[in-house]
Amino acid sequence: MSDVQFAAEIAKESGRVLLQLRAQARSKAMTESELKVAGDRASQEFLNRRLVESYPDDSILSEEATDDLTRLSNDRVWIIDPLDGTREYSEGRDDWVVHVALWKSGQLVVGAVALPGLDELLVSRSEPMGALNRGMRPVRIAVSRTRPPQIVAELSNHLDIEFVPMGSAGFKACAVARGEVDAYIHAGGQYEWDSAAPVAVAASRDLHVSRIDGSPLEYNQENPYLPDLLICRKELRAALLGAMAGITLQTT
Ligand SMILES: Nc1ncnc2c1ncn2[C@@H]1O[C@H](COP(=O)(O)O)[C@@H](OP(=O)(O)O)[C@H]1O
Ligand SMILES: [Mg+2]
Repeated sequence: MSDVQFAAEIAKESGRVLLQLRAQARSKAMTESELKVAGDRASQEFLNRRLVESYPDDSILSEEATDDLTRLSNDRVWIIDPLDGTREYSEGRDDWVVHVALWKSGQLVVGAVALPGLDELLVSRSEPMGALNRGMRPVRIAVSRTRPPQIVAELSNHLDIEFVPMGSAGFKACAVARGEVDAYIHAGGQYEWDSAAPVAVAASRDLHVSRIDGSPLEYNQENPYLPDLLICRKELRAALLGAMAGITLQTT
C-alpha cells in the first residue's frame, strides 16, 4: 500500500471511530466537554497505533501527543491532527475532520483529510480545479466561526467579500478544494497539525497556499507554531495578498 493510500485509510477509519463514539455518547448522556476529551483521545490512540505498527521508523508530530523531537533528525514525519474542529464535533455538527499528512525530506508529500460528517475524504493527488466562472459575485472566504481573524474583517474595506463561517481548519481548506468557497484565511494562531494535511490536499489541486504575507508554509520546524495561512484559487492570489499587505492592524 502506498503512503497516500495508507494515510487515506487511517484518516477514514479514525473518522468512523469518532462517529461511533459520538453516537454512543448520546446514549451515555456524556457532556460536550467529556466528548471533546474522549474524541481527541480515541482518534489519537487509533492513528498512533496504526502508524507505529506500519511505520515503526517514522516520527510523529501530533496535536495530542508529547513532541519527542526525534522528528528533527528523521526524514519521514507524520503530522496529524486526530480531531480538528473538536468543538464542532462535540456540538453534533458536521464541520470537523481528521488530518493525516506525511512530511518527507523537507516537504509535505501526502495529505489526507477525512470529513466524516459529509462522508467524504480528500487526499493529495493531482486534480486541478476547474476554471473560475464567478462573474461579479463577491469573493467567498471561509473563516473561523468562533475566532474570525481581524485581517479578514479589514479586507472587506478593500474587496467585495462574503464571509462563510465554519469550524475546523481542514473543513475550511476542503471547502476551497471542493469549490464551495474561493479562499480560506486564518491569522492569529495555529500549529503545523492544523494545516499540514489540508495544505497538501489543496496544493495538489493546484490551489495557492502560503502564509498571509505570501511566504511559504514550512513544516517540521522545531517550533510547530504556524499562526496564519492563505489557501485560495490561484486567480485570487494577487488580489488577496495585495489587499492584506496594505492592511495595518490595530494592536491593543
Ligand atoms: N488563535 C489560535 N491559536 C491556536 N490554535 C488555533 C487558533 N485559532 C484556531 N486554532 C486551531 O485551528 C483549528 C480550527 O479552528 P477554527 O475552527 O476556529 O478555525 C482548531 O483546531 P482543533 O479543533 O484541532 O483544536 C483550533 O484549535
Ligand atoms: Mg486542529
